[in-house]
Amino acid sequence: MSPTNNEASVRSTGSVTSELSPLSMMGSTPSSSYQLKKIESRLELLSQTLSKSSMRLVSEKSNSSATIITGLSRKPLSRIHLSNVDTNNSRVSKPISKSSSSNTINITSTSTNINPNPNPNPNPNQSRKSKDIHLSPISVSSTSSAVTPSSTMLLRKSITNTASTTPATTTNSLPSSSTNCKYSLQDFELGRILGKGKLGKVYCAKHLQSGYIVALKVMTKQDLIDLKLEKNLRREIEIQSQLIHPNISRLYGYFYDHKNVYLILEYSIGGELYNHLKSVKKFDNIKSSYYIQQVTQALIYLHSKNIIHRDIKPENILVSDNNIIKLSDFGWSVSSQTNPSKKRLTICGTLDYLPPEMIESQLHDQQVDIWSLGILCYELLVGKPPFEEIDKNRTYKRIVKIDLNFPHYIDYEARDLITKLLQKNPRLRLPLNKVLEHPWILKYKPFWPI
Ligand SMILES: Nc1ncnc2c1ncn2[C@@H]1O[C@H](COP(=O)(O)OP(=O)(O)OP(=O)(O)O)[C@@H](O)[C@H]1O
Repeated sequence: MSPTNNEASVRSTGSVTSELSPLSMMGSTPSSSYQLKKIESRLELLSQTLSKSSMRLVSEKSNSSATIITGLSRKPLSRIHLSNVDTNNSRVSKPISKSSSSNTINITSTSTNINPNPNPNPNPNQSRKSKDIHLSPISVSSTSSAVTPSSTMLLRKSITNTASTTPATTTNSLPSSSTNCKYSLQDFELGRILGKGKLGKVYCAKHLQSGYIVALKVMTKQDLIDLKLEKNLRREIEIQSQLIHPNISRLYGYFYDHKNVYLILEYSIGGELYNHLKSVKKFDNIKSSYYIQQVTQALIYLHSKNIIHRDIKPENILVSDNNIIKLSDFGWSVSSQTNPSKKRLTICGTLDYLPPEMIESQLHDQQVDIWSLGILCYELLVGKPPFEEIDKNRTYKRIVKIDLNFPHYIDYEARDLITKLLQKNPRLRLPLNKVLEHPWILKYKPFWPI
């Protein structure tokens, strides 16, 4: 997740706040209606600008089987998204094919290619994530002009799920529509911009009928097409909408109009964990262990559903009330419901978090998330990932050698856990249920705020 320029200053002070709190949004005032109109007209303008803009070529073919899509290196160091191709134990590279210039997308395609998240307009003030470099073969088909019945069913399902889970920050829930489950922008009052991603902005929004506060992610269809992210979005919707867990950000549903696609997401008042971490440089053992325990719970749930997240990092973890964290951003995740034992060859994720098996182009499975959990644990305690280097090749080398060093202040139990997670052989990595019983977790558990 990437911040807006405005957020750069917020980051430096470390205070991540919401102008539009759930309480303040419960009533609709004249000024908020005016604000809403202003935002809507700006949104409209933005959509028009983007719609008119010509197709941007953001990719170039590499001399290998993959396609390289480049952005800037991240600040202070680059993170790299590498994607070859998902396989059914065989690897087929697909060339870019841009088959549509229409302003419509098909988010119900059944193809399972993973698309990249390029940032064609890098901004030096943006977060490390926004400066990723992406390598990916893509096959894009975007000729459909409408959401098909299957996606409508998906929407119904996700809205239906909504009724059963209510965020702690509100007393209402987003109602399910028993008729046609249709939401539109008119159903929401938009508040402040929570942040800006590669595709658009995320607004704090109130569902007018229920007063329910959500995060509304607005993406233009044209951007999705230009950046070849339709299938990525489809996968994100398909996977995230079926997940209901206290440590996973809910996707309540989506809707679209002629210009935009809107995701209705669970609102996390604290924003990205990354911002919290940067504001204090590193967390203590109590906070780190509390967060790691929650991410572990989320991963246990995901893996039980045969879903691999594949992009665990502080940018993809949102902080809600009471330091409850919510795993988010399922753009790289993959579901292997049909064949849980299937291994994959896609190289994806973020450079510092890449496991050795991905770097060495070996097949991978759920164990990649356990590796990333080890990197995350280190980053929370130290303030930077363990193999970080300015030169990405040096990072690769350090990862495959497991060149792991701990600062003196890292205690014995934390070292033990991280070392057991960062095992080169995926089979030797500590199972997630054992993480919950690890002495480091148990040592600090009595101090958690629950
Ligand atoms: N559910 C949410 N609750 C609160 N803030 C959010 C939520 N989702 C996103 N945000 C804020 O909006 C910003 C942009 O989010 P977004 O998901 O678009 O970024 P992103 O990860 O770069 O997206 P993508 O990679 O899909 O383009 C985040 O940095 C975060 O601060």
